Amino acid sequence: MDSIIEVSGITKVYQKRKTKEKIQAVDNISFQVKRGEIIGLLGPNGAGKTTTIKMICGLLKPDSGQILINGVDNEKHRLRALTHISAVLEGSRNLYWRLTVRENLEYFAGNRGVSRKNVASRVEDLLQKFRLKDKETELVNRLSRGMQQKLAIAVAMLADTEVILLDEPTLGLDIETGYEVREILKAIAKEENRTVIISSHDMDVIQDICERTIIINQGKVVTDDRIEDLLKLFEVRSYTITLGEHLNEKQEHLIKERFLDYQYESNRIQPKLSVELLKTEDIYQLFDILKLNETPVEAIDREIIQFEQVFMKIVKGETTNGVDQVKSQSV
Ligand SMILES: Nc1ncnc2c1ncn2[C@@H]1O[C@H](COP(=O)(O)OP(=O)(O)OP(=O)(O)O)[C@@H](O)[C@H]1O
Repeated sequence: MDSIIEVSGITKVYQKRKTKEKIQAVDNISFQVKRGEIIGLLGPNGAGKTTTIKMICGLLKPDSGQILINGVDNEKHRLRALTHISAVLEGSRNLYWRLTVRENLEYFAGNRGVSRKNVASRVEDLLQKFRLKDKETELVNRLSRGMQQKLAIAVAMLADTEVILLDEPTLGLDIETGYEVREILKAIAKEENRTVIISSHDMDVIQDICERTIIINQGKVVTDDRIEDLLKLFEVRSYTITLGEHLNEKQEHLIKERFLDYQYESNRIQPKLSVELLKTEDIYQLFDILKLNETPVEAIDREIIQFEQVFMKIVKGETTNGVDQVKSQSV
């Protein structure tokens, strides 16, 4: 079987206790995840990422729809389906706060079916890998949030489950620990046969680690694509051109008419012109307009679209079709 996770039409509505107001957290979401894939579940605050993760790992029941883990329905055959999954949810809830780092790893190793003869080597291996060796006798409630998060991920790695779900793994971590966790996640992602689903609103984490991203907004999947394909799809090249002289009115009018996001800073000795192009070749149209008045070009700077901008465009509902095409008429 190709897909290890098949999510079909799941929905979830919450009802606020006091006001009875209904909130559609997840609205008919479907996607599939292949074995060994590293998926990023991306979306703004309140998009429905955590609710989706909780439904996959059986902590919440969908109101409708179905989730198959390795072909097994996670509602009808919960335990059998969930043997394939480890999850780290927000707030390091999978740890015992009054046990030490080592005791947690040893306890959960037994609990997750690591054979007695393998426990010591597995625990030692994870202490090294997660750089927790010098903290092994420390109680969990004395650890920093970053250390707790590393331990929570280490615990999730104990059993060789095929799927690891990580909900906001770098949220609230300082820059250094966030970087370290990201490096650990990259290493996990490279391990063969692990399927990893990471939910985050940190674009760098998703771009750095994941091959494919599912973008959720207001409970719906708005994009499900490879990150490099998304970047290509939204490739709009931004150019800033420093001019030796000011544009005349006709030139300004033509540029405004033909280019996306035109900006002209004329209140400087060397005026700056910024335009967005869909195709590199479109720059020649601009040169033609500059030639109309022999306007000298002093410098050209190019900025390639970042994943963060792609995300913002998708969440705002822009598609490549929605972006006005540069008009092809010649000057
Ligand atoms: N237990 C709950 N009761 C009522 N509403 C809830 C509950 N849990 C989540 N919600 C609401 O459901 C929506 C989706 O929440 P969810 O936590 O799944 O989003 P998220 O994408 O994980 O957001 P964030 O990035 O902020 O964690 C939000 O509007 C949230 O306020």
